[in-house]
Amino acid sequence: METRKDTMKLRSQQWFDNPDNPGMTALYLERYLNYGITREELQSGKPIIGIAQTGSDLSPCNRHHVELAKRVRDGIVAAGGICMEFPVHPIQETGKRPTAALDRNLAYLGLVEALYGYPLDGVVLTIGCDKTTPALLMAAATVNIPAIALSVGPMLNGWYRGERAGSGTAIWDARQKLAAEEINYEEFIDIAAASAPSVGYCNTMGTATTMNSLAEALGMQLPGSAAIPAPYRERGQISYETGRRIVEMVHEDLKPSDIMTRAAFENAIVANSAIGGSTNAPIHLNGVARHLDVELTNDDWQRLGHEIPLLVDLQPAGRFLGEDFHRAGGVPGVFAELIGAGKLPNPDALTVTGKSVAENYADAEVTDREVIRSFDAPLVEKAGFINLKGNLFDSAIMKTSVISPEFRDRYLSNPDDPDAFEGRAIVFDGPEDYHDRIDDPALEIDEHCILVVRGTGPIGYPGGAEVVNMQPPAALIKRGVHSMPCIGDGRQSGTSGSPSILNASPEAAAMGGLALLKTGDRVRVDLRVGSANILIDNAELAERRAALEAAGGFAFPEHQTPWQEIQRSMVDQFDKGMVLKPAVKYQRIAQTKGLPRDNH
Ligand SMILES: CC(C)(O)[C@@H](O)C(=O)O
Repeated sequence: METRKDTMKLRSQQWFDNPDNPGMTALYLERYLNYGITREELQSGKPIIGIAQTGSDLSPCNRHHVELAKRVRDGIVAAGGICMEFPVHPIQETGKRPTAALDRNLAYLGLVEALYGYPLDGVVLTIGCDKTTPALLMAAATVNIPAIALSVGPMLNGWYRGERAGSGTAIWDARQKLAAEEINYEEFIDIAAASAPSVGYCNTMGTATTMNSLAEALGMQLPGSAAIPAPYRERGQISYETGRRIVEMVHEDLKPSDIMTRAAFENAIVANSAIGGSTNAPIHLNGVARHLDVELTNDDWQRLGHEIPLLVDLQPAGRFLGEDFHRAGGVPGVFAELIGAGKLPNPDALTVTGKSVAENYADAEVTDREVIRSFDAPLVEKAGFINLKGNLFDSAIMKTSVISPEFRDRYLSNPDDPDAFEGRAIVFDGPEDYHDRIDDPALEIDEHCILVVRGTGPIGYPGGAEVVNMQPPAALIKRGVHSMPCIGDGRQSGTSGSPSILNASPEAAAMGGLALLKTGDRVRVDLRVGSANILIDNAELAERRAALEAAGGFAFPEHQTPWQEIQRSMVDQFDKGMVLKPAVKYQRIAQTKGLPRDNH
């Protein structure tokens, strides 16, 4: 096969071996020699491969990448490449205030500059915790040099008193027990700690396992890579293989735009329904797609994904955890099932292996039918997202696979109106307001109410926080009401089992319909027609809008950092991928913009 190496000079050689500009070559060379790389290595024409390192003490979910990078490096060298590892801005969902989502676009910007402005021919994207995956895929898309993703892998299964204790899910369940005074604070913390038994990210089908599975479904990481738990020996082995493969990809000039096509995104949407993926996935994949100029909307998620059944029995929709998923066949098992049933829209889509999805998974199989079900006996039929619209918002997502029997009986069982519910709205301006007032008897909250939280989107929060899964008042939990309908312009943890209506776009801070809602208004949600409306007439809505605009619009907290202000001024809404609007006009810049100018 004719390779790039045979036909053209590598990008990195424009830094290290440019006879047209000896002065700059010397300047570029000498400083990279100073830690021991030899001139021969830098001028040999060997691909220089970046490892975009997301692991650090601030990012515990990705921290194991610091170890795994050694195996990646071995693979790169074994395949004839040279490795340059560098840090990515930390994004830890459970650590960063006000929310790690604020930082996704910041990490993206930093990585675009690093990939474009340094002598890199290819890059290994060390993905893991929720936003690290989209931030890195978005940057690789914008720059469009050969890139391969490597998951850090989930934590081992958590156990508490003989039961699986899953990341996030165990905390949301225990929080209810704490509110109902069934456990005390010490036991609550013990349960939370038990759910995090090792290095790695959430062991549930939270946003991390979702996004890592979808990175494989998109074709951006080696087949079988997503589900291997972080501490397993196979994780080190696939890291080595990933390092080897990226060197070959540089020679083949196999780029993100060749792989992340519309066909790949369609496959990922279908995979997301089958795995019971997080409601964060549409935000992030729509965002990645925009950086590639691929059209992808929440209507696509409903059209392609809603009919697909839930096959993977992982918490929060099911019972098992990450080790079980890996043992049962992981993403290859799910793809074997999807392809076998003729439900994968594009089996011919190209992947990082240089082969198609169908070729990659030709020998894949499911080895535990309890964990990965067959199409004939799924966990839930029609398990994808519904994209709701109305005068409350233009788009909001609801994950139907987590509608519990309790929720269905209480809210979706009217024989005359089986897929709709209606209730009195209780409106909270942000999570602090919710925590302060949820148990206030004056609100007279009963199980016929709908809880609404606003001011929690990309502009309002800022960043868009995981605060929509609100639990009912303690008095109702004690009476056995464990979940109520929730609506919000924020996000929700992928580990939450609440069928909230979330990611509402436009958000209240952008003057979406939620800004006009008042406590006491009646709200109606109809899943069959996909609508969500405040039951007041248009004239009244227009009056409220005019009054709010006259008062200066929907109020949100002041900026606390420069980045909060900058991002607020240019961020798009959740349904549009929460991307920075000015960034999406920069497409495939390694090809369209040439090289950056010399620096001296
Ligand atoms: C559990 C977390 C931190 O909320 C996140 O990983 C998610 O699943 O959304």
